[in-house]
Amino acid sequence: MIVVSNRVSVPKAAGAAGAQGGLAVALNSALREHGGIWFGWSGQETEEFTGHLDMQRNDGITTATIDLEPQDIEEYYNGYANRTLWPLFHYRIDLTEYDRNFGEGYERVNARFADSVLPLIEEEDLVWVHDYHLLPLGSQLREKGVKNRMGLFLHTPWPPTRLLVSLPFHERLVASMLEYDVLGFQNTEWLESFLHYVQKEMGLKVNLDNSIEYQGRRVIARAFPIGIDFREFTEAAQGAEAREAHDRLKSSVRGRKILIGVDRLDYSKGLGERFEAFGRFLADNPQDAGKAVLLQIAPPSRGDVASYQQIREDLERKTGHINGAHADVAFVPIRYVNQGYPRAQLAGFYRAADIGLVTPLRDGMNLVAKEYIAAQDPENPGVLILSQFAGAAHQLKDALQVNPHSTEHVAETIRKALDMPLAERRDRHAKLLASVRENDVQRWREDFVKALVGKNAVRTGTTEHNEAA
Ligand SMILES: O=P(O)(O)OC[C@H]1O[C@H](O[C@H]2O[C@H](CO)[C@@H](O)[C@H](O)[C@H]2O)[C@H](O)[C@@H](O)[C@@H]1O
Ligand SMILES: O=c1ccn([C@@H]2O[C@H](COP(=O)(O)OP(=O)(O)O)[C@@H](O)[C@H]2O)c(=O)[nH]1
Repeated sequence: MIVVSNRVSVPKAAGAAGAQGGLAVALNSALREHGGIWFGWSGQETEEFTGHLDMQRNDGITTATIDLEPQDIEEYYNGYANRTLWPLFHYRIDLTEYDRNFGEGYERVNARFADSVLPLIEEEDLVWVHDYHLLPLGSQLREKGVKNRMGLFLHTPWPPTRLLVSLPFHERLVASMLEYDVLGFQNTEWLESFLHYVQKEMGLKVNLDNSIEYQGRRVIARAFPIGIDFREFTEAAQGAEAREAHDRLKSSVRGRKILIGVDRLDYSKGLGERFEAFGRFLADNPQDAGKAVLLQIAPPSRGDVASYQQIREDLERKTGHINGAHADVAFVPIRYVNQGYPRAQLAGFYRAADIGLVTPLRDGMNLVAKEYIAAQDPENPGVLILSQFAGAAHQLKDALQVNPHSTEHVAETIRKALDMPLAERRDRHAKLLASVRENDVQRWREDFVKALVGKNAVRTGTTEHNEAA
């Protein structure tokens, strides 16, 4: 199998620094199980693009990476991927920038990816492409004569048609996606939006099994909800590193209740709204002032993009404001940490926390929600507060689901979670844990690969059944 994603996170480096971003985490474990080559950008720049492939083998995974020119990074990664598609796909047309150079850079880098990965593809190989950075890669490979089965999995939401049509050349972009054999989405909501677009804007026929008739071929479109590596994560959660992290956090709060958030510093994650809701909770519950701490871990992300610099400034201001209003000489209510942690340590922090606060405004899945559940002590579990707009909300129905835009609703739900009786916490957690365990990353990979090899053997009910469960 040839896996292609924008960035390749070489396992050793990722382990040391804490792989941030669910895609890297998921692909590391999927490749470790299935084998194959992971191709993409090294994350490094080069003065002039040479197409040189740096092949490495680490921790059972073979990676092949290329370096990109500064102009490529600016126009393709910072530009079209993260200033055009990312905000648009997260329903933020107010932040979406349309610039002809971005579009050209995006096409150019996709062509560079196609040229560079081409020699690695052998007959019978499956090609599995990931995410919004590489939507036209499949069609570029087809133009170069690649006949292999190729699939695309989109880790982000897919926007409603009414938003997507604001993108110049939207039809060309979607038509290029139809060169893949399989198109995977995180849930039925994004899948339905995609099918709506191809029917209404392109006049294509969609069959009862959701396959799309396109130029004499059938393109499979389906929901494949991504999961965590449950076994690996729960093992890490029981290890010494997790225990130390747990004890360190617990002893530092001196008996106070802990709320935890873990997110890349991204406007889609709803951090500002979350801080305001916690501030509202403190203001509405003066008897609890000084008794609850919000630990927000927020490693910086995409720092060259202005909207990400802006969110960082906003959060610093909000934290200062809320802490100024509710701190005393020996205590601050929000611990806002701009650094990443290895997942073994995160597991210990999650387990120490009474509440997992996962309140994105829009999120493809959100693996942190699943990790929080997996890390809990089943005898005395914490409570997950989950945004109804995270992809994970389609599966994690027993979380306390909230509208992250409503400060009052989130503040009241924090109160409810803190007051929840042990029996109800256990009951909700047991159901959530079953869903997280069953719908793990292995199942996601197996289901996608089965659809890709064309055996039509995706396990019965994978999506709707699990969403109902
Ligand atoms: O590579 P970066 O620009 O630093 O961004 C990190 C990743 O962010 C996004 O992750 C998404 O994938 C997760 C796993 O499927 C999903 O749970 C989450 O909701 C998504 O936001 C992005 O889509 C990836 O391409 C980036 O690698
Ligand atoms: O300090 C950190 C922060 C996050 N993560 C990991 O990054 C992933 C984030 O994935 P998610 O799907 O929640 O969001 P994304 O960042 O992909 O949008 C999760 O596996 C986290 O455990 C990490 O390893 N260290």
